[in-house]
Amino acid sequence: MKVILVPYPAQGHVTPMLQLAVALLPSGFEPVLVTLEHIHRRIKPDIEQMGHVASMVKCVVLQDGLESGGARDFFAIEAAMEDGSMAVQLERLVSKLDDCENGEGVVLMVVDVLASWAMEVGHRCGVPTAGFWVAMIATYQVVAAIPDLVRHGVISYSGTPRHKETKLPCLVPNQPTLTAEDLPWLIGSTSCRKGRFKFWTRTMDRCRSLRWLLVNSFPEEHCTAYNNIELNEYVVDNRPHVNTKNNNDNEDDYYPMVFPVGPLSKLAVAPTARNPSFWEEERTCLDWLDQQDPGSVIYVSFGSWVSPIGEDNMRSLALSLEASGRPFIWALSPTWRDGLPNGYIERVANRGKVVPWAPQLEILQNDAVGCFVTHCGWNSTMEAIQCKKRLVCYPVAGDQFVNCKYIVEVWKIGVRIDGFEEKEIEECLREAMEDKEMGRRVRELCERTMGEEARLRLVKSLRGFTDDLHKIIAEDS
Ligand SMILES: O=c1ccn([C@@H]2O[C@H](COP(=O)(O)OP(=O)(O)O[C@H]3O[C@H](CO)[C@@H](O)[C@H](O)[C@H]3O)[C@@H](O)[C@H]2O)c(=O)[nH]1
Repeated sequence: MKVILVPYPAQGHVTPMLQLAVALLPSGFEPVLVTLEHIHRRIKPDIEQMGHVASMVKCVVLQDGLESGGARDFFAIEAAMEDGSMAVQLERLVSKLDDCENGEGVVLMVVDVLASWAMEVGHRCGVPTAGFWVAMIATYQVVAAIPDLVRHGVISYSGTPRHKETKLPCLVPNQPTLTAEDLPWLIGSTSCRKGRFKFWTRTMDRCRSLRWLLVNSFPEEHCTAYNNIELNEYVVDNRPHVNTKNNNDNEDDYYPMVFPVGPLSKLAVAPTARNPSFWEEERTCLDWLDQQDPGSVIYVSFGSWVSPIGEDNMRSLALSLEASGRPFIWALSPTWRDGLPNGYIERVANRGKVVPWAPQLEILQNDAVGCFVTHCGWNSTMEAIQCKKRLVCYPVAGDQFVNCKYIVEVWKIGVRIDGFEEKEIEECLREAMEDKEMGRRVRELCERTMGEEARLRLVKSLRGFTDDLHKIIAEDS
């Protein structure tokens, strides 16, 4: 039973898709992970190092037609995905795998929601297709509510908020207050925002044809404690919450069925496994970290794929970290260093390590780390919870604003900063590193979302999905 998995070509998407591939192995599936050539080259050695289990995931390469080594920003990737040539290659792959003499051929395609072009290939080839959402269920609900947001006048037909302060309708139970400013397509210039909104509208149109949506999150994301939810529940009620409901109530409007299967790092390989990395990790900082006092080090990272925070912010953050007198590791790609004071890296070298790309998971697992200054990307958020680290949040783009609201207002495991001036940074660092209650809450959240009971629930959720898939396959044959 071959399963083709198509991730969106970014670090924060390929990692969870590989974990999903591994999680499908015990159910008898033969996963085939489809990546682009430049990504394949970078992650192959890491996958090989992950040992026997990961080596059972077959990797196949597609060409995106973009210049080798050229820039691949959001719109370049979108153009490449939509121009049809990757679709042709994927269709060929499906027929090739179907023609194999052994097994049942391709029984399932799992497509990252952001790579929705591949859903159409699945449908054309007659292969059952599931969507994969790598972030919070809450953020999926925000983009899925686009037609309602337009209908209620919250945003224009091109996605522009009518008033920034307008509160979004309550889309999931116990939702923190979200405003039109938190919408994930509001990045960059007006034309960029419109372009991204168009992308999301097309993506969500395609998602309406899905029967299943696997989500790399936990079912009780909106809860503050265990007892608020039915623990046996593994399919999330995907019906829109009261005030966005359509008048013409139709069961089909409620598809896809949502299966929370996250955090996938708990289902896949070993909990200590490294992530497949797009860039070479600077591992010497791990030895340095081992020599630091418990809870003393600040780890700073704004993820792999986000707009730079700006030169002024960069300078303020650098000076504030230096002034804090605390040890730190700052993962900062050389292409994002504009704004760093001259000679800064050498000046702070004894106490601060600025590295191009960090072994993030291993850093967070180290007891020396006292808090994590983050952009609130979903993978970083879950890794912080997994490693019981408190957060200082500076959301920059996309889903990060919604994630931040949950971190700060619902789970209360972090604080938000609006800027990087010395006083603000110092206060927030102190709060995050010293607030014992916050520490207790993150430990509890870790247990609730990643403990043994949670792991069993994930297994059950994944089985709920595969059982339904088998039913569909049986009906079809
Ligand atoms: O020096 C570094 C920096 C990051 N990471 C890893 O890279 C991943 C980063 O993922 P994430 O925190 O989700 O950030 P982005 O890469 O920026 O992810 C994009 O994709 C995510 C999933 O859709 C969104 O939640 C984010 O907002 C979006 O920016 C994590 O696994 C990190 O461990 C490293 O290993 N080393």
